[in-house]
Amino acid sequence: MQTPLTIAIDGPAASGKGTLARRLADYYHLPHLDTGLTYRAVAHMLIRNGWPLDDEAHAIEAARQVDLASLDKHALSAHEVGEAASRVAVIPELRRILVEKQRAFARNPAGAVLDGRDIGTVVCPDADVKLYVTASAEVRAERRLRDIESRGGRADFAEILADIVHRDERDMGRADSPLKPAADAHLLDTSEMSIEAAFLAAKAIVDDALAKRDKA
Ligand SMILES: Nc1ncnc2c1ncn2[C@@H]1O[C@H](COP(=O)(O)OP(=O)(O)O)[C@@H](O)[C@H]1O
Ligand SMILES: Nc1ccn([C@@H]2O[C@H](COP(=O)(O)OP(=O)(O)O)[C@@H](O)[C@H]2O)c(=O)n1
Repeated sequence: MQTPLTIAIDGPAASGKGTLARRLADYYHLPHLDTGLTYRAVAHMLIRNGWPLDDEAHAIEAARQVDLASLDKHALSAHEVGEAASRVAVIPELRRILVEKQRAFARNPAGAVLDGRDIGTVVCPDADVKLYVTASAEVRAERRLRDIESRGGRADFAEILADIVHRDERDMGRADSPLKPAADAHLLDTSEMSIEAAFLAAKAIVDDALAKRDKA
């Protein structure tokens, strides 16, 4: 049987980690989990039921109900849901429940690609390859704006930029599992890279790690 390959990808909002994770999963024939969707699903459930985002009991109940097989990317993709997700993501018990589900996904015999904020540090600390994907806040805001416009929505660049900066502060500043690169993560700044260039840079890092592993 083939040795499993686990790739952990972390980074701030709209850095391109999801796009990269999907490309790598495709290339190495691995299943992919966008863990942000699990936090978004909880936020979405709270919003839909009219419960406040700091209602810990309902948030924890919602986390228990999250089913990885039925995460609806389209319904969860709204910018506001991402913002709400980062507010519920500070609740430690909720994180514990979601991390358990994410780890179960990562135990796939062939390996997996997971992207999020704490994959290399908490969810898969033993991943074969860890990537920390960044880009300047301005570039990320521009990408998110184009995302929204491509779905027929309208948004203001300055507002999106302010949201992104604020979300970075919340995600990097929280007590439980803050966003930060794992000590052994490879940093990839995609500010001036096309999607293809980012993929090729990441693939080179993964292939190098695989070659070293095969030699060991
Ligand atoms: N290197 C890149 N250059 C230009 N656009 C990119 C790049 N990487 C991703 N994008 C685009 O930016 C947007 C956000 O990317 P996404 O992968 O969803 O980010 P994240 O998962 O980090 O929030 C998407 O529209 C995607 O197509
Ligand atoms: N592994 C993860 C993934 C997401 N999250 C939280 O969920 C929010 C939404 O994550 P996301 O990955 O869908 O957001 P984008 O980067 O796509 O905007 C983040 O801002 C984090 O607060 C987390 O805490 N841990």
